[in-house]
Amino acid sequence: MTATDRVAAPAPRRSAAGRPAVSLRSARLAYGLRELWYDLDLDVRPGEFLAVLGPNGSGKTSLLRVLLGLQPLTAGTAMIAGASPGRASRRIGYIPQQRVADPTIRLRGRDLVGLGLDGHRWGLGLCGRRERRRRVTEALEAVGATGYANQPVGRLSGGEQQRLRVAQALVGDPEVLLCDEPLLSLDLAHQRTVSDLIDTRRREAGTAVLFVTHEINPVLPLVDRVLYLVDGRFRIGPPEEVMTSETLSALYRTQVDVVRVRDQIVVVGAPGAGPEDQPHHPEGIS
Ligand SMILES: Nc1ncnc2c1ncn2[C@@H]1O[C@H](COP(=O)(O)OP(=O)(O)OP(=O)(O)O)[C@@H](O)[C@H]1O
Repeated sequence: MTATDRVAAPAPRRSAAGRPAVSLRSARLAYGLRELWYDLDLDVRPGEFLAVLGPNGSGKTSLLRVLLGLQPLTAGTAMIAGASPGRASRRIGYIPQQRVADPTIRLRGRDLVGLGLDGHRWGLGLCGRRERRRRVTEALEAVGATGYANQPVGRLSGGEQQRLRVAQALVGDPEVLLCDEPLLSLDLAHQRTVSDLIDTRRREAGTAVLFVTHEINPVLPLVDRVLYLVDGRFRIGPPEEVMTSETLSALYRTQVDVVRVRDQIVVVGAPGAGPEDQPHHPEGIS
């Protein structure tokens, strides 16, 4: 089965018909003399799930920052949801890298999710109060957060807060979902809930997903293509092409071994790549 076969054609969004959800041309990003990536050409289709992988500091979060309009490209062009970055914020859902909220924050979980519909830079414009309540309630239910929706965010666990952020990103029905390690601090059951939710969204609504992660295995069945960044170099392609010993050894310029164990990918010897650079045994394998 090819990666293309795996994507059941999502219902095309009217606004997205005929154009990629995200498009980068000859994109280059450098901070001073430090070049993170260059000559990056990438089109992400509506409904596509793109995993963005690479070691610490390879520029994964910076790519999301470019698409959010927070960081200008050094060269080249970027388009997201049919507009320049920063001009399409209402059509973008963003799950930031996890940070635990200040324990003194009094904002309720329900209100945090509501920010995805109004008063937030990456949310949808105003809508009727009843409709707003319905959508927030639905989003809370979808991430299993109904039980703590009225508690102050600062008193919730890291994983509970993270589920609220996922609900906030999805409540505005985004055309593009940018996720920065969204499964971090979630237990296995909630990792599953959140990845299923994102999968359903992109299949049913055609939301394109850019998913920054250090650990591909929890989302491997969903991944259409991988963008793998290492030290200014990158490869783009389906997991079966990118996640190989040959490709990763070329990217890291050192011997990297990739083995498939059952339905998991184990990467050994990739310096700084996070959990996958350590030999580990996927669940249930001893
Ligand atoms: N505004 C900035 N000015 C200068 N350097 C920056 C800036 N933002 C990020 N960097 C540097 O650019 C590099 C890439 O950062 P980025 O956060 O994009 O990496 P990453 O691949 O997401 O890393 P990680 O896996 O650790 O989250 C890092 O070395 C970081 O210190």
